[in-house]
Amino acid sequence: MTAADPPVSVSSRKWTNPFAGIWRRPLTAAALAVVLTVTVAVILAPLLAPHPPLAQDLLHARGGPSASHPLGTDELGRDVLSRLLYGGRPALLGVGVAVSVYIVLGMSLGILAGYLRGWTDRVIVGLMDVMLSVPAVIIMLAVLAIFSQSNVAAMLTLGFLSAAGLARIIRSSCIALREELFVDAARVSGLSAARIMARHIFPGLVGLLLVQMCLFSGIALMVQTGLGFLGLATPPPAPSWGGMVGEASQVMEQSPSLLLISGGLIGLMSVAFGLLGDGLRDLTQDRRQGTGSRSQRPVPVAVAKDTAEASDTPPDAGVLAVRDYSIAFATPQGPRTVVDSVSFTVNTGEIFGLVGESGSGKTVTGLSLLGLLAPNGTVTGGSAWLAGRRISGLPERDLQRIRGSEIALVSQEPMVALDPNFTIGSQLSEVVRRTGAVSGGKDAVGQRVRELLSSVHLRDPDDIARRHPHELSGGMLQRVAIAMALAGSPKVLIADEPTTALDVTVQAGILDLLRSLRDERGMAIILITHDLGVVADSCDRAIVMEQGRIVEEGSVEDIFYRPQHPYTKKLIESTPSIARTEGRVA
Ligand SMILES: Nc1ncnc2c1ncn2[C@@H]1O[C@H](COP(=O)(O)OP(=O)(O)OP(=O)(O)O)[C@@H](O)[C@H]1O
Repeated sequence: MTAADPPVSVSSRKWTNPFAGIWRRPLTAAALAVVLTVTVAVILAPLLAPHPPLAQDLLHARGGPSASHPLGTDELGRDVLSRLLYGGRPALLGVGVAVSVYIVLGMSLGILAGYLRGWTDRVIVGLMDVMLSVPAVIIMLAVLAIFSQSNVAAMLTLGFLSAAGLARIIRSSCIALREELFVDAARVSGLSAARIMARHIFPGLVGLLLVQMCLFSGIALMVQTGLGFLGLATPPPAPSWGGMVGEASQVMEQSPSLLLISGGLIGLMSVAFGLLGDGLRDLTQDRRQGTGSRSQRPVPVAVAKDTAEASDTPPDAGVLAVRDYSIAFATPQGPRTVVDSVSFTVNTGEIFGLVGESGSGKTVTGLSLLGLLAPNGTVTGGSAWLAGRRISGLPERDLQRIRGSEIALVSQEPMVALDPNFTIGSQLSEVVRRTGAVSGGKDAVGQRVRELLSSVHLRDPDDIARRHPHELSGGMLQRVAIAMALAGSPKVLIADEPTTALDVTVQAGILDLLRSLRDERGMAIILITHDLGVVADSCDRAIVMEQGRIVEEGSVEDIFYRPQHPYTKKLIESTPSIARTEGRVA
């Protein structure tokens, strides 16, 4: 990525249907079907019920299933199916009321606290603590004592008191979301806090809300039917699922099927809500890991046979040799080759430029050498060799061993390498210990950390070691990141646009530093850049890449004074400082 890349904006983030791909999960799909079927049937009760729910027929009391009574009759001869259909109305109404309050209140409090922070956060967190400390069942009973047998009042209370739990979950997710680049971009573009919350934060929480909604629906259903069972809501003879369980339990010995039917339906619905919530959570996770719905799933990349079996004879030149190297990404549209049969050799003690415009494949080439391609990327052909050892195709365990100690990376954004929670000293010490560069105790490690900080020309290493990353400037941070990369004394250092995020004078300092490190340590540096000025200034040799292929390779003098490829000439012409200085691009 270059600094020119626009920040990701929410409007450019595709809306993803939380239910997309549900049909690939039979259990989740079945749970959704159960919830929808029962809900629709309950809503259509007046049309579907074969009898009025209160109509008694004592001559046919406790009758078994028949054409006129598909689920039989109860002890007063009332049609069980009709009572189940009508009885679902208070149950689902209660669930709907509780869930609505739970979602609206929990979400609003969570987003306000998580996004606005400060005193709003403190007040809301205090309120949440109070709500969570109140015993919900006792308050519900008190409410029912005031609003006698009011299903709605009881379920409103349940939703209100439970909302604090949801608010906590939403607040945590919101705190993470507000640090995302697209939220920063929205803030910078002057959007109001309300608009950012509604347009940029809320869409990111929909999946989580749906999961919580399903899980809470199951709880609300159990509470509602419990109240019905106790006769505290929906007074008899009006049908309710809980009331039907209560009535059936009194004639359990004579007609066990009555209990089985009413209790079974409540159990089925409650399990369906739980399974639906779990399934939606898994679907959301799959989507995050890029294994979502079939239409979004990347088509896998085929690895050429000769990659796995490529020659075991190391190329005889260079500390790093790359031969016929190809990389492809699996995308929903099919495999996409982004690096195509590139070959180059980097010698000890040289700075080697990998230059080309954005998207030409420079970064993925560098990352693949460290085994750090994104999960959908694969080296599809060729081989890479480091100091005579083949590194392409190495298992992750072996790659971990060479990363940092034989080949290291410095990226454009130094904060990628640094954790804001720890001091520079502790982070460097950890790397020194991990790379095994120092044998000895705390003092030896501390000494090595000071040496590393001095080697990247940072004055007062002790002071720097005590500071946290946010206390350093961009240039200082980049020097610390370079020091970190040097900790294992790698043979090859890959520097990916190391100066792009810095201003011009700081850029010059970092390039000077890389040159002096090369001179002092004799290591090879691969400098990835889109800036021909940087190549002219720092590199010994370079390759020019266009759309994943090498179009030009040679010494820096050859590339600038005798460019062969039209693309190189165009690149030189589009770099004003060089075009002006050289003035003789053919
Ligand atoms: N995970 C990925 N899935 C699909 N395509 C990818 C992925 N990562 C990179 N690419 C594609 O690979 C190509 C090369 O990307 P790369 O990051 O190497 O470009 P670059 O030359 O370093 O440019 P820049 O400096 O802008 O990053 C680009 O077309 C990019 O879209």
